Amino acid sequence: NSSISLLDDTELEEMCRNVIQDLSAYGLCVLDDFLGRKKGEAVLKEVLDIQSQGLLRNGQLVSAKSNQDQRIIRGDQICWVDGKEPHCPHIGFLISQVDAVIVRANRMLDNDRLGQYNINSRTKAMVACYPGHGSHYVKHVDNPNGDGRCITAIYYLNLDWDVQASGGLLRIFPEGWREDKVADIEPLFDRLLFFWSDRRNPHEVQPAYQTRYAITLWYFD
Ligand SMILES: O=C(O)CNC(=O)c1n[nH]c2ccccc2c1=O
Ligand SMILES: [Fe+2]
Repeated sequence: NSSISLLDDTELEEMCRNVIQDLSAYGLCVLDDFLGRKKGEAVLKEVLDIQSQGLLRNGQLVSAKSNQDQRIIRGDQICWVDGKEPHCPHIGFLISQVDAVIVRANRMLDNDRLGQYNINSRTKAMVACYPGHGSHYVKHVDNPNGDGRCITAIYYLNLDWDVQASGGLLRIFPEGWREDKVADIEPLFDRLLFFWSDRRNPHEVQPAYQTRYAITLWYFD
């Protein structure tokens, strides 16, 4: 295929086993150093170029302070990329690598299904930027009403991100975990996160105080 895969077959097999085990056990899976620094930085550069060209649609208005404090807090700013555009070949490479993991994991399971799913398609890639100044995303479920999306895959692009200073934590409240247990995911550079998109995984993006970038793919069964 067009992109030279980073992973050889054994590594891919090993990674997929990890994804399947974690998704089955916890409903989520974190893979760090997914593309490696060089490729990760190339993806980040393409996202920064997209942003500097004003291609990110302004996020929903979260809160506009009235009267003297005119500060407006906007949520996520997004745009959709299919990965074949000439100006973002590395986002295209990222997509092909995530696809390779999902396709392989889907095939590896004995009954040829990931969990009870048979994944066969996905959305385009959603490039998202939280502009800082407290921008956040309220607690929600990605697919609450069975729209077909079964796995959310989020690739983070934030170099040297420090949650203590910059916030932006993704907090997942996995169904079935003890009330006081949550999954806190830091949006670290070159980190790939998978989680079931349905009601098993309510989650929120806590207020971010630096610009926070991510690329999301949703897989359908
Ligand atoms: O960035 C994260 O860590 C998690 N992000 C989310 O859960 C998330 N979920 N659903 C969306 C729908 C439209 C636009 C942005 C989003 C979005 O950032
Ligand atoms: Fe979400």
